[in-house]
Amino acid sequence: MLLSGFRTARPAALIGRLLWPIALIVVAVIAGMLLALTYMSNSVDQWSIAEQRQRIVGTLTTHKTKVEQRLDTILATTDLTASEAPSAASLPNVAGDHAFAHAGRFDALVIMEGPRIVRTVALSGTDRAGEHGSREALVRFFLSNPPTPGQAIDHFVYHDSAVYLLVAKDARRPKPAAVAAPHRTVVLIYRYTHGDVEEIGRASGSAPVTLSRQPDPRHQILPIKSSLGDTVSLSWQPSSPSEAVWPRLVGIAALTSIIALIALGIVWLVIRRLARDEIRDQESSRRLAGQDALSGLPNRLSFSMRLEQELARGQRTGEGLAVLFLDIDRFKDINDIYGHAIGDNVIRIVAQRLSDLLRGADTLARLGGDEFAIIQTGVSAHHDAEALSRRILDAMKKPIEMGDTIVSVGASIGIVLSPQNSTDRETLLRLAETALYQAKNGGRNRFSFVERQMDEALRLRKVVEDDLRKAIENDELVLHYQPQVEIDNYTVVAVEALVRWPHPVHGMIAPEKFITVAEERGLIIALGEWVLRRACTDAMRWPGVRIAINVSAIQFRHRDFVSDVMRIITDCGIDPTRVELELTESVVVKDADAAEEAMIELRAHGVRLALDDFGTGYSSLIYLRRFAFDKIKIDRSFLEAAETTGESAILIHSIVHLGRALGLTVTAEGVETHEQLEFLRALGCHELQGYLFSKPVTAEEIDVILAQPGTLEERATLVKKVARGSKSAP
Ligand SMILES: Nc1nc2c(ncn2[C@@H]2O[C@@H]3COP(=O)(O)O[C@H]4[C@@H](O)[C@H](n5cnc6c(=O)[nH]c(N)nc65)O[C@@H]4COP(=O)(O)O[C@H]3[C@H]2O)c(=O)[nH]1
Repeated sequence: MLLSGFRTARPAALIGRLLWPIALIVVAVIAGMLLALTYMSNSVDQWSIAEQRQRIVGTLTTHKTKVEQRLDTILATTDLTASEAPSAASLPNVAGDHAFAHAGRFDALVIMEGPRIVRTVALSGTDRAGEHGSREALVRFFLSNPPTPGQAIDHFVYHDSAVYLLVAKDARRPKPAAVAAPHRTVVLIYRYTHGDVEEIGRASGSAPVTLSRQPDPRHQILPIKSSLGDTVSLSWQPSSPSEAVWPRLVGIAALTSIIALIALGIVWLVIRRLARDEIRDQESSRRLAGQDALSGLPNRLSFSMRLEQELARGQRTGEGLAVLFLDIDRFKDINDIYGHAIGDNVIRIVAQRLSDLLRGADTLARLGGDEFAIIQTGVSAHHDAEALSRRILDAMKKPIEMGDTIVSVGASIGIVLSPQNSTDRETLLRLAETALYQAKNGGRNRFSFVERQMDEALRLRKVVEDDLRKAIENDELVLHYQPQVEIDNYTVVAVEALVRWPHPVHGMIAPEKFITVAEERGLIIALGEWVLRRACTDAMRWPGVRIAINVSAIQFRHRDFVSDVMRIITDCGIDPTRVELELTESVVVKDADAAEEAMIELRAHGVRLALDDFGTGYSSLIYLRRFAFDKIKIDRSFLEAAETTGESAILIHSIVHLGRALGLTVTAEGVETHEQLEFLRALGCHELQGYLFSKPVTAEEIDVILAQPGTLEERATLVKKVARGSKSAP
């Protein structure tokens, strides 16, 4: 079997597919960077805090060292034995260093001997209330915690909102060994106020440092020794460099992400476009190569070429072939219900099933949509094609499973044989399509061999489908009229308007060939209006004669039907009682209530109603009784059959009597012979219509007929003569 396929790489499509992973990687990298930055900024903050702490501790230590040095200087320069204590001013602060220019001051210098104060050498002169007390308390503290003899001590003490630095030194002077000097210790009390502490903080490059017993928990703290039992801390607000950096970082990260995503989006769009172009290129190269992209089967073009080859081969070898056109039944429903992806899969699976059934020399092609075509070679008689068609229908019956979805399909097959039906490729293809159409119309899931008449009917139908709308719009239709005569004296009491279509190419087309198409294509309303208007206009020339107009069921059921009819009647100025609408039973069957309402309304306006083709449909007595008809028309098929079957004669008899019993006018259609006429007269039929009097003729010919007076026989003869001479036979 001919079934070829090829694969080509699609770089843009591949890149397109890689784009998502790339986008994910970019997002992951950005997220990773943000995490790393978070971690780093935390570390930087920690480091900065540790650094600050170290600086503050370092600053305090440096300051303390200076205080100690100062004490050394004092010890070296002050006469500790002098009776007069130096003033506080003579004990300069730890100045000389810009950073500590204002920090702290000496409060007291006390010389101790063991646990006993020997003498206060110097005292700060500017004691304010309370400060002295503090100092005294410190001194007392110092007395109760005397330094170990010979050992220098120092520590911070917190007392009354100030931190005191106590520095103790051994104050013994070197003396000759013989002279025993008592062991003395000099204690220097150095005081830092809050302001001093803040300044130390600033000096160490940190935010202001404060002294407090209950520091803010968000602050960093440095507990200081509190020998008096208090708990106090130096606290400061940690500076976190990340706080300044973060908003910028976040801004930069957000901007970078947006730019990256926009760039990716642009790349994606470009790639998608490229991929589309590639797919289009590939599809067009496939088409050029004769392959259907979805199924991988040959396409219509290569199928035609293949058929041409096979036909040529058949001419040489005398071997026959069959062309099968196959269409998946209700494929549109599958697409609508399950979506196009499932629809595509169904096509692929059907293609596979079909190819499994064919032989190597056969050809399977997809013509498009759900249409497949097969060239079956080596076909000697139509049963070969029939056998294959049965196998195909069997294969199609098997449900198609796709994951959770199970789809059932069927197929219709149209078959045409060569050389039996034709040896011409185009003709074979057209006939196969016709046969397929027939199979589908015949109820689907079946196969059908082509018949000639079928082809012609279909061609005509196509013509109608293509041209009817234009014909109505361009006023190309014409009306012929067929007289209805009274049975007693052949007076023409009515004419029935019958539409025709003189097609410029296909000649006169009878209404039966296009009325159904007009109904299917939604053109019947326009067509009906055209007929009604033209008929009423023409009828104005024939006073006293009713105009009978056929109304299709669809037209009658149209919402505005009654108002449209009345509008046209009014426009034409015709008396409504001269207008007779011929309805078939199908009008009243579907929606009896609505039909009844419309009929009552029409009758209220004086319009007459006739029940056409009586006897061919439901012929229900109920309809006759319920609906207000003025007339019943016996279908001409009864008269045709009456001569051969007694049954039809009995039926005509019954209809005429029924009509008369209900007080309706009874008209017989299709009266062609004098025998029929006499038969109907004997039954008591009221009116007649048929070729015996006239075929449907043009309006001008009706003018002539109506102008002829005459006896019963003359009229019949004359009418017949006129009709024979007419060129407008149906
Ligand atoms: N063999 C034979 N035939 C006779 C004889 N007397 C009349 N006929 C034919 O019988 C048909 C009568 O019209 P119908 O039953 O309403 O059947 C009409 C009607 O149902 C439909 N039709 C015609 N014009 C219109 C129209 O304007 N609107 C609609 N909706 N239907 C129309 O098309 C049908 C066929 O119309 P026509 O082809 O004009 O065929 C006409 C007429 O030419 C006779 O003695 N012998």
